[in-house]
Amino acid sequence: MTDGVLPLALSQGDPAGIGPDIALQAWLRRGESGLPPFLYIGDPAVLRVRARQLDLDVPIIETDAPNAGALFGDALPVHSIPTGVDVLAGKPHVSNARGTIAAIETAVSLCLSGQVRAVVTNPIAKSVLYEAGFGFPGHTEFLADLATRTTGTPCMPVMMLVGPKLKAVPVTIHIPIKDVPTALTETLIVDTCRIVARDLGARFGLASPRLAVAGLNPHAGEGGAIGHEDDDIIHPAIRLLRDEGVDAFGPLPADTMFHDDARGRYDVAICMYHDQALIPAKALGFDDSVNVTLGLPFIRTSPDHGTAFGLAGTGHARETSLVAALQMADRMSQAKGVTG
Ligand SMILES: NC(=O)C1=CN([C@@H]2O[C@H](COP(=O)(O)OP(=O)(O)OC[C@H]3O[C@@H](n4cnc5c(N)ncnc54)[C@H](O)[C@@H]3O)[C@@H](O)[C@H]2O)C=CC1
Ligand SMILES: NCC(=O)COP(=O)(O)O
Repeated sequence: MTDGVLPLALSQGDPAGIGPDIALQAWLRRGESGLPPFLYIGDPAVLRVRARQLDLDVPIIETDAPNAGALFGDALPVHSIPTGVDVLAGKPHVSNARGTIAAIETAVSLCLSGQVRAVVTNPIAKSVLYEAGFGFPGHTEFLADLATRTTGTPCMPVMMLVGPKLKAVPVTIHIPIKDVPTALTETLIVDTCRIVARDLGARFGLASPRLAVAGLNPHAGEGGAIGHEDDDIIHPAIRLLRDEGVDAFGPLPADTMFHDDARGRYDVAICMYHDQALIPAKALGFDDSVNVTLGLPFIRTSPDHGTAFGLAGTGHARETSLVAALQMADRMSQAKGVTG
């Protein structure tokens, strides 16, 4: 029975990518996956064309958030945002950017006004949006800006990849590797870890999460011989966090903190840059890991993968990570928070 249940919002992502494919496939698996109702925010015409292309029998119904739950069992409910251009599967184009951005904005607005429980985002192609003048590195930063502008309260977004084998947080996110040492400050590490510790309690039921903090340099600097940031920035941040009662430890050499035994000693790996976190996360669970944004005044999850343009419209895109993202948003929105 889904009538009366607030749906999740699923933004279409780049309509030329695999977002429409995996949304259709996820809806078809709604029963076996125990999926809560979700409202697709995007272009229904693109969905219909993609369903035909993939030979999927998915009734699509244009509706709004209050009616989505009741309709979900029989059709994929869509809050219509027409793209206004011909979208070709696998052929990214700058003219798709407007619809991609509008879908994210609408999903956030529905969530902040209490009409949906959480925002789940399908992948965007960052370079396509940049070409259209989009001023944010990715969803993570854009969502924080939308939340800040809507609520008037500044927020700091924190990216966390969550899979069955690993939770990993990159402290710096979408910046060039050459800029990482400058961007990495004691304050940034402390603020990130505080948000992680708080939200793992509030959203994941982990009262006193163990935060394993990675070093930046090989061997965590080898006592200062291979770089100074580990001793000068990361270590003081950990000391401050521990004084506050956060169970953070390190800095650990990053190359030896992701094997099976090591992962058993912590709940979340705090990493210093994007690939330090996302390489182990995707290597250990590409098909079922979820990208979660902490620190926002609403719940946001996403599949861990990108637009995979080469797979759009082929039937070879797996919907597993999107299904995991929908299930996680559902669980997070029902979580009973705990504090350490
Ligand atoms: N949350 C988001 O919006 C994300 C967006 N991106 C964007 O996606 C675009 C493409 O990035 P790539 O580095 O090529 O990563 P990608 O994740 O799109 O593809 C990497 C590889 O994995 C395969 N793959 C991806 N998703 C799959 C699925 N569901 N089933 C089966 N195979 C799958 C692809 O075919 C490709 O071989 C970029 O513009 C990037 O900015 C990347 C990651 C996350
Ligand atoms: N590599 C992860 C990624 O690019 C996702 O970023 P976002 O769009 O969720 O900010």
